[in-house]
Amino acid sequence: MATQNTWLHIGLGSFHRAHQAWYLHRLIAQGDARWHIAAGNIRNDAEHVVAALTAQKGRYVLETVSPEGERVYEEITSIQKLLPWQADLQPLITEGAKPETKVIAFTVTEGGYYLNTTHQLEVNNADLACDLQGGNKTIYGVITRILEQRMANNAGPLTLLNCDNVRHNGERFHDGLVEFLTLTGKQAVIEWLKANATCPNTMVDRITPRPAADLPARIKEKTGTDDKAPVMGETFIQWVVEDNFRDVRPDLEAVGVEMVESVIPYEEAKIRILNASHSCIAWAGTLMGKQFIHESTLTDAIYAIADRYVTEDVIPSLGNNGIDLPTYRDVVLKRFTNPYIEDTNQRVAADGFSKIPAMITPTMLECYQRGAVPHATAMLPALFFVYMEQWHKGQLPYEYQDGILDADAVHAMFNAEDPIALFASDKALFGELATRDDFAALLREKIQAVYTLIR
Ligand SMILES: NC(=O)c1ccc[n+]([C@@H]2O[C@H](COP(=O)([O-])OP(=O)(O)OC[C@H]3O[C@@H](n4cnc5c(N)ncnc54)[C@H](O)[C@@H]3O)[C@@H](O)[C@H]2O)c1
Ligand SMILES: OC[C@@H](O)C(O)[C@H](O)CO
Repeated sequence: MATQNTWLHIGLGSFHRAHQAWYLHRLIAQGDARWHIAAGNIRNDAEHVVAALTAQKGRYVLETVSPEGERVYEEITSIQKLLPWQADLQPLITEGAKPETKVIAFTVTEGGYYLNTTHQLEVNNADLACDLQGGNKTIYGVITRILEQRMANNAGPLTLLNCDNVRHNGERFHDGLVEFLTLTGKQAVIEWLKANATCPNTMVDRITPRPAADLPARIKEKTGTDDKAPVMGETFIQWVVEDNFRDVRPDLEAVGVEMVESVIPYEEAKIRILNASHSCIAWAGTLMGKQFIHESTLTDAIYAIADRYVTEDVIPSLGNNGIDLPTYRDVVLKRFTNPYIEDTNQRVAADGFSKIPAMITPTMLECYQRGAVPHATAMLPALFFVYMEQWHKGQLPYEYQDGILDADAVHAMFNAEDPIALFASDKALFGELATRDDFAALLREKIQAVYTLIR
């Protein structure tokens, strides 16, 4: 009888179910039943999904669709244990502290790491402040409690695997956790972590929209299954993982995962070319009255902004990193034009306050460092500025979602005499650029260009 190792996943969103759960499902489908997933949430924001999945014994249908409209349906079988949400998160903690749990992975969004531009914890954030006092609202608070329980149970080593779109995601999480443990005086946990856990970096990729309202009906029609919690994503999928697991791991290579020594070239290309362009298109598309990513990308003026940003600023920044970057750019922009996935500008526009410092500011800094002015990249924060101005005026056509939005501060900025000067001097967004004499003028010029674009 094969051993059943547990892969605990925290953050049971659509992406986990279309990506990591798919890979582990493929292993099971190939006859390797050594791993299963147990999954749950830190936030009580998906009660109906957890209830539906529990009733379906963790199974659900994944629909994938290519840019040509070819749809494939697959029942995913890897999530075999649903952990009900409880205010004290005890089900997650108990599962994480079991010796058979060898990997704890998580997708808690970019905003879920509460890091500033110098990668330190935003300790004034209300959720983080709560966890620094012993609460359970963030990944740091929960993992700390799991590790303490593992130490008490003598449960052995494990791998902590960040699967969010965060640059150097394993390192950033590790450093955030160590800072959290230091601030809470948990030196013994820091020592245990050093000896017993690794945090490999990963690059994850599959565009996974929020499931559309008509998805259950289409799945019923095509497969006959009455699924209350289906997901859908694009056909494209990629997962690059640093091969640095602390204990056993699934045979991920057998299902197409790229196990590498360093993910840096892959993640730099993905985060700057895919994610930053995606946000740019979502902010611009919203400002131009579009609902979906594909229609925004197919708007010539928007396509040109994204294409120029990658071509003029990102590709020279990344240099020759072993990836054919012009081809990567073209493939990514083509993926964005897939009309069948109906990905919304609302989903992709989210978390701007985390994405600008992590995904966009580094390119501007590197342009200046090589003596160039980041004209093309500066359009991205300029779009975000005008987008937030519309949010401030209550003119966005949907709710803007951002894990670290400080609503009072944003309203105060737009009520001030010179909002652009305040925006440009925001160190949390722009780091050392915030003190450059010429940076506000650059943003002012690009913000004018955005007003012209959307007039
Ligand atoms: N959807 C995609 O196309 C895609 C692709 C690659 C990577 N990702 C990564 O996965 C993340 C989640 O995407 P999704 O599509 O599953 O979104 P989703 O909205 O379906 O799920 C978000 C999950 O994160 C949890 N969460 C949100 N904020 C949190 C916080 N501050 N602390 C703890 N948990 C929190 C929610 O409870 C939920 O489980 C993205 O933010 C991104 O980093 C998504
Ligand atoms: O840019 C938004 C992301 O969620 C994106 O859909 C994803 O990173 C694609 O892999």
